[in-house]
Amino acid sequence: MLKNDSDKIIVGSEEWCAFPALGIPAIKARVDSGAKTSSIHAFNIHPFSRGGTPWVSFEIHPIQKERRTVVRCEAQIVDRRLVKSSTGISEKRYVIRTPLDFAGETWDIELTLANRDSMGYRMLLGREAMSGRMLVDPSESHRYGSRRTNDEVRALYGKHEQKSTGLKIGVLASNPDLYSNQRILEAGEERGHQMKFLNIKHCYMKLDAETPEIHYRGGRILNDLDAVIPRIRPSMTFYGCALTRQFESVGIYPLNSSQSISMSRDKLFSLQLLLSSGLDIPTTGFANSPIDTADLIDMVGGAPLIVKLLQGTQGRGVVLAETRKAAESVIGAFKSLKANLLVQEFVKEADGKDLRLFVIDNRVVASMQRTAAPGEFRANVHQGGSTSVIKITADERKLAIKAAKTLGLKVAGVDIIRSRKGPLLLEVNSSPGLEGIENATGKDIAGQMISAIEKKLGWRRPLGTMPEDPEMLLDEELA
Ligand SMILES: Nc1ncnc2c1ncn2[C@@H]1O[C@H](COP(=O)(O)OP(=O)(O)OP(=O)(O)O)[C@@H](O)[C@H]1O
Ligand SMILES: [Mg+2]
Ligand SMILES: [Mg+2]
Repeated sequence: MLKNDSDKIIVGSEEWCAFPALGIPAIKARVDSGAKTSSIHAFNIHPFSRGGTPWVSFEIHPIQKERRTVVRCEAQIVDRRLVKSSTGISEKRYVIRTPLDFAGETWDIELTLANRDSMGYRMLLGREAMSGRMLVDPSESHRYGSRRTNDEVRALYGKHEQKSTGLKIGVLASNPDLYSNQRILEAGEERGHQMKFLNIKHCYMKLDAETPEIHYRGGRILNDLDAVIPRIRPSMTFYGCALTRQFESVGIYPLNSSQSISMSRDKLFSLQLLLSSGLDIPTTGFANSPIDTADLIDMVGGAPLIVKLLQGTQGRGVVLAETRKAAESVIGAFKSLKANLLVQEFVKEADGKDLRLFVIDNRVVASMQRTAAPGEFRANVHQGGSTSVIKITADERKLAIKAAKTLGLKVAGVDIIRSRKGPLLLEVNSSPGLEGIENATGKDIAGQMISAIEKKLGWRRPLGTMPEDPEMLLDEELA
């Protein structure tokens, strides 16, 4: 029912709202008449069916700048809508309808479930929800419900607080400051798990039939973890895989298995495997001695061709030889350094572009295109390449999923180039970086990695419960 202006509620720029049906007694909303629909910052968003109607379960951190308080909610889905976020990236969001308690009145509003924090506010109150009921006085705030400290708000949640234990998850890596590792730790904590950064170099193990163990610098035994996320840099492959194997042997779930990581790190072996499961790659030649260089070059169709060092990464060690002469001298030079190399047909029509498809649990969760800097054929970001979002074809999707499956990787970064013959597989990475893909697509990839572990271990936060205090664990940080 529409009200006269004199009956309308005057609201400030920030106000406390409550959503009784979602179990949210207090959440601070940014009043934003510039936004049409109201939104709430949610994560672990999973649609499901209840009695034939579409529902969604999700979790929220109702308190600003704190992740200890988590509420799991369920609601019926009323719509899925393309919403453009403040960063300009459009995403499909679920829309729910739920009663809002505000200033002593209750009415139904629509809320979109946003998966990224907008300006630090957990909620935006948009104009649709206010229409006909509210007037905004932007110079004021908290006209209904006084300013509250986080402790006071937490106490409101404390009333129905139950402890539920999150998983204990180790991030097995080398550099805790790396964007990817930071994001994985953050995403796990956000979901109420106890995250530990484990420096590969600080782990050691006891091989024993009865009591196999993994220890950490200082002597702590790591056998009580539920899962580990191996993020092994190429130079640590050997030891990192041995450790991952040890975690497996004591029943700790690795998000990528030791076997799949070592297979994917062996470029030749993985190309052979990928070919044998019917996937297309650029024609590739490999030899151990330089005697038949001329024939090797002919094998891949002559110059121009690509020469790759087997242990290269980030585009270093990938050379384009434009002429036969150049190819002969590059191959000769690499051989004299006793470097393992392969030669490959140059896919010219790829035009300095490649695709990175991020696969988690047999699904492509994000994809981007990388475009080489002018005058460069390597699209690697480390070689000055730039990223953009791209729509992939069904064939490309299938290729990526099959590639990850062939190598047994739960999490994989699959690199593809577009050729005249269709998509060709370049390589499969077992520790794909998150920074480029999260920034290009705005997606919470780290969160999806954590969800894959939750799913595998059958872990689900019970409705209306809270995780244990993850900060407790940070205090006794090991690294
Ligand atoms: N056969 C090819 N034809 C055309 N361009 C290629 C070919 N192989 C590689 N490239 C370009 O060079 C870039 C680097 O090659 P590749 O991914 O094989 O090695 P790398 O990036 O050094 O390895 P890693 O991704 O493991 O770090 C690719 O992203 C692609 O843009
Ligand atoms: Mg690459
Ligand atoms: Mg690689």
